[in-house]
Amino acid sequence: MPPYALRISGLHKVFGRQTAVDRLDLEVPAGSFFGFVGPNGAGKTTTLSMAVGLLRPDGGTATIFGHDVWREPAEAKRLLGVLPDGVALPERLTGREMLTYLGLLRGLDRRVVAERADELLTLLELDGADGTLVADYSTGMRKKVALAAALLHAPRLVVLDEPLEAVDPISAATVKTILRRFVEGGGTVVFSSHVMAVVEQLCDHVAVIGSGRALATGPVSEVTAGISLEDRFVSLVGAPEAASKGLAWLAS
Ligand SMILES: Nc1ncnc2c1ncn2[C@@H]1O[C@H](COP(=O)(O)OP(=O)(O)OP(=O)(O)O)[C@@H](O)[C@H]1O
Repeated sequence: MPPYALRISGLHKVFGRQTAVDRLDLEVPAGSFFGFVGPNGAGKTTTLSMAVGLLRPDGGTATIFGHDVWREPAEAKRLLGVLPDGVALPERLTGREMLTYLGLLRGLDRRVVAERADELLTLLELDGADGTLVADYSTGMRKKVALAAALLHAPRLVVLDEPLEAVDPISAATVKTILRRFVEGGGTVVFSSHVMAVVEQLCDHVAVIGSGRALATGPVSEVTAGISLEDRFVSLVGAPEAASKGLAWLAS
């Protein structure tokens, strides 16, 4: 196995006049729990979308366990599970039908798909919504069923864009346990989050990005260097002073 689950090299994306990702280099060690953080608009979703083969970069490469995601998509995607941002799902299927469909599409045996779908739906407390179409799921339920779809084929790397957003605390605890067990079993997790406490709690590695560039990356203890991740984040990104001024009308 190569030492890196994901290797991003010179990844670049421009939208009109906006450079979303600026020749970004990043290495995610195999077996790591890797947090990807940055302010709104920093380029996290754009980076992750390019890294997993959902958005074509203007330049640079992304390799998954040594397989170029654009040149060897079949090999790379066999090892990869993705929870994308925005989550376009097959709306007219129930959660179970969706997992069955995606599992069979992945080439899994029907019996294996049924067993795994059952286990995931129960763990994520979606089994009670068996007759409900995905179109009628809540935001949190959509996140959970999309996470189940990302894990179904037992990938070696999962890339999750804000997996805990809108997920209730009980389900969030379950998701964290599932992901921890996945990493203990040799899997690699990359996930983006705005919640620094969650990243500090779960991750052993972190990358802080701003304006499409890596501001700091490495083991969490090295990046934080004795202060909280939140304080390090603010010192790297720079908190705007404007919030403490103005808005006098709000205090009236
Ligand atoms: N399809 C698009 N067309 C034009 N601009 C885009 C597009 N997607 C992203 N951008 C721009 O690229 C920049 C990076 O956006 P991106 O969504 O990657 O940031 P992010 O770090 O995921 O933000 P957030 O934390 O708010 O989700 C932003 O300035 C955004 O406006």
